[in-house]
Amino acid sequence: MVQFTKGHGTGNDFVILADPDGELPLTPATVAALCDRRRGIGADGVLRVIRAAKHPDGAAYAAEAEWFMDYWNADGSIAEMCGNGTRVFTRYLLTSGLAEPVQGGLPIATRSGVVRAVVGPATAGLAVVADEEISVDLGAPRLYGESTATVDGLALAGTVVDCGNPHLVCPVPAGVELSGLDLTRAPGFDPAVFPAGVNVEFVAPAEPVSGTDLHVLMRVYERGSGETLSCGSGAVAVAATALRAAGLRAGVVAVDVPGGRLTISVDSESAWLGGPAVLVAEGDTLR
Ligand SMILES: N[C@@H](CCC[C@H](N)C(=O)O)C(=O)O
Repeated sequence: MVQFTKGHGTGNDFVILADPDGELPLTPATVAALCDRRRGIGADGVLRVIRAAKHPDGAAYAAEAEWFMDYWNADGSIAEMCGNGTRVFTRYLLTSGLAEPVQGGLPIATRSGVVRAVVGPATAGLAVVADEEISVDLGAPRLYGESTATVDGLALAGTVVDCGNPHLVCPVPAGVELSGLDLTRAPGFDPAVFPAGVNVEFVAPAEPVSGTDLHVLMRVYERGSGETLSCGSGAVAVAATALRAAGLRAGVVAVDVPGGRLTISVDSESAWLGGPAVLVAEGDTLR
């Protein structure tokens, strides 16, 4: 029997397992069973809450961050980063009393380094604001060359972006409906560019939203989880790509995903990802 909490950020949902001292024998098969939407609890991934010092991938960060987000995709694979995961992880730490808000941002260790989380919207920067939103600075995304994804028999050119984990951001050409793309199957990609797989974002322009510089629509096919309602690191990759296409070095981008709206504030050093992060249930597995 294992105690769990269920939470989500704009519909990107997670089973959260508190395992402060690393005593849970978590395996790919256990994670896949927990995430199964018919035979398990159902989720896009698992967030194990473990002290950084107690996990081999977190120990190097233990002096900087007490807690390590041990993130697993729904298929049992692990990933370096999960933007929405860090926001929901932070909500869990604050709600459970394992951590308190820290001026300058609560440090969270991930496989891609330490990120900082604040309560409040992305545009509040480092201010600690009482708010439903949680924002995390994932650091400036790195944009590389171009590559191609194939979906529905279409080859779509995209930008390669590293947000700690790999992304390919593909604008949808005029005449192709974003909502019409078949994402029930994995898009094709170039394994020479993405030897460890890739998260593929599909993007279309949207009407301006007040308080932001740009507004786009996004759907995503996530490595290890399939199509999800939201992907935070993907939204950061999309925001950075959209700003560059608009000739801007910094700005605020609203990214609408099927599960809601994420707001990303990007400059040369940071990318604050903001949006709702909520816990919805607690329980025990029966085995
Ligand atoms: N949904 C996440 C990303 C989760 C990891 C991804 N599937 C990968 O394998 O890199 C997010 O919010 O960033």
